[in-house]
Amino acid sequence: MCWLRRDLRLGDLPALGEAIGDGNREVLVCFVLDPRLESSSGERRLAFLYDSLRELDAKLDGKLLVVRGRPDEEIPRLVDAVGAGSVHVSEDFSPFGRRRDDAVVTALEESGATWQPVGSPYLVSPGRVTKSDGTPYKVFTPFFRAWRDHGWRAPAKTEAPSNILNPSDIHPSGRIRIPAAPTTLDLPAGEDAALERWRTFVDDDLSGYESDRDRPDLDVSSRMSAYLKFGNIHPRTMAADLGRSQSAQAYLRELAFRDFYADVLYNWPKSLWHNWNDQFDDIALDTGKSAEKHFDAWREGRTGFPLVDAGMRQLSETGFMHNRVRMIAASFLVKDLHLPWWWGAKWFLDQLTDGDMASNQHGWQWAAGTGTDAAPYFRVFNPETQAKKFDPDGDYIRRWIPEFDTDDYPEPIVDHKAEREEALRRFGEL
Ligand SMILES: Cc1cc2nc3c(=O)[nH]c(=O)nc-3n(C[C@H](O)[C@H](O)[C@H](O)COP(=O)(O)OP(=O)(O)OC[C@H]3O[C@@H](n4cnc5c(N)ncnc54)[C@H](O)[C@@H]3O)c2cc1C
Repeated sequence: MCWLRRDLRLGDLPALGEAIGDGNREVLVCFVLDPRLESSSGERRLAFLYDSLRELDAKLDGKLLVVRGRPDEEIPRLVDAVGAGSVHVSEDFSPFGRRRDDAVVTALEESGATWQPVGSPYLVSPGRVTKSDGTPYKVFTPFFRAWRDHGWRAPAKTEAPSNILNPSDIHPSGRIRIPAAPTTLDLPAGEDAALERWRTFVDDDLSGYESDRDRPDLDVSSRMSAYLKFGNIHPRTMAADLGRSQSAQAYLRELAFRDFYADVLYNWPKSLWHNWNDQFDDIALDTGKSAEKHFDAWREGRTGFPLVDAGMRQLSETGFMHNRVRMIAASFLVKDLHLPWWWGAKWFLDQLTDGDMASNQHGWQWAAGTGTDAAPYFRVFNPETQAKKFDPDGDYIRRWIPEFDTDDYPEPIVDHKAEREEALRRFGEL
């Protein structure tokens, strides 16, 4: 049996390759819709998931078995129903995934089926790269060097198996129809779309990536994040195309950030919703009615700080925000509005199609100054200077704020200079 989770593709999928083996046995390919994840994923992520499943089902000639329930009940039930000897999965290193899989392994004990995890959604699986004394890295740059030295395998050559078990032959399979997407997406989901997007990026924009990646007005970043999040493509497939150019290496460094944050979460699972650096636990934060008013203005893109507002509107209209703008919008929430970073992180997770616990929570902790290797607390982004530098002609701002040059655009809700001083004062109190 091959149980798909964050690996919704057929190519470069070692778990599928091992399930097929020498091709002499039938394979059940299945996905379990877990109500716990359905209720905590934003609409866009659900739409992306359902569309990815629909594409996979079509590629498997309608033989992808989708069931709904708790995996520790559904997987043993399916193992019994088909008499499976082994369950093949890509390993999940997230705190939720590890708890879920531990429960499945326990529930499988009586079935006689073996649990066969192989590979992960990362170039180098969390926990593999450590300092010489075996402890995890807390700083990105040395992690990056050790990560590159560790290396990774070439892409696995896998494709749709010819001997898939047909779910209609399984009684009772518990099969459900893949739900309709609850909303529309600004980019198509699925393995074919991921490969096409990747090829277009490599042909058109990779060479300028190093110089232009911080420019939200130019639209030149790869937009691979949601495909990576759902495993429509493995980063190994991407790394194999990169080559040695400066821009290619700059891109690889970003993929390393993704692995770094997964590694941090693996080693410090509490950092999901708590300050990684607990020295910040006592910093004074605003709460109450006026804090909530500020939070609403931030969410709705009405702060009067154009680059922040443009980013927040891009997010709510499309489910995406450029990386540089994510950093500025996050910094503004924490350092200009003095709000808890987890308020912002939760809103991002609700809206983002690429919303990912490791990258999002640690991206937020970086901006808040509370994470590993974080921006020092006293370094406060100035949204106006940032706009001049990274959106020099104001094209990005005008794209998302049509009323920018009119009286309808709000005045700044705070005085940046004064709030910067206030942030430093609170920091000094620690
Ligand atoms: C506050 C904040 C929240 C974030 N939340 C998420 C999130 O929920 N999901 C997510 O995938 N990324 C998140 N990021 C990282 C980054 O903003 C996005 O990965 C990037 O904007 C996606 O666009 P892209 O694919 O065009 O990026 P590209 O610039 O083309 O980068 C290529 C790939 O590298 C990875 N990557 C790039 N930058 C980072 C980074 N800083 N951290 C981790 N991985 C990175 C992504 O997988 C990305 O697809 C967040 C960053 C910040 C500052």
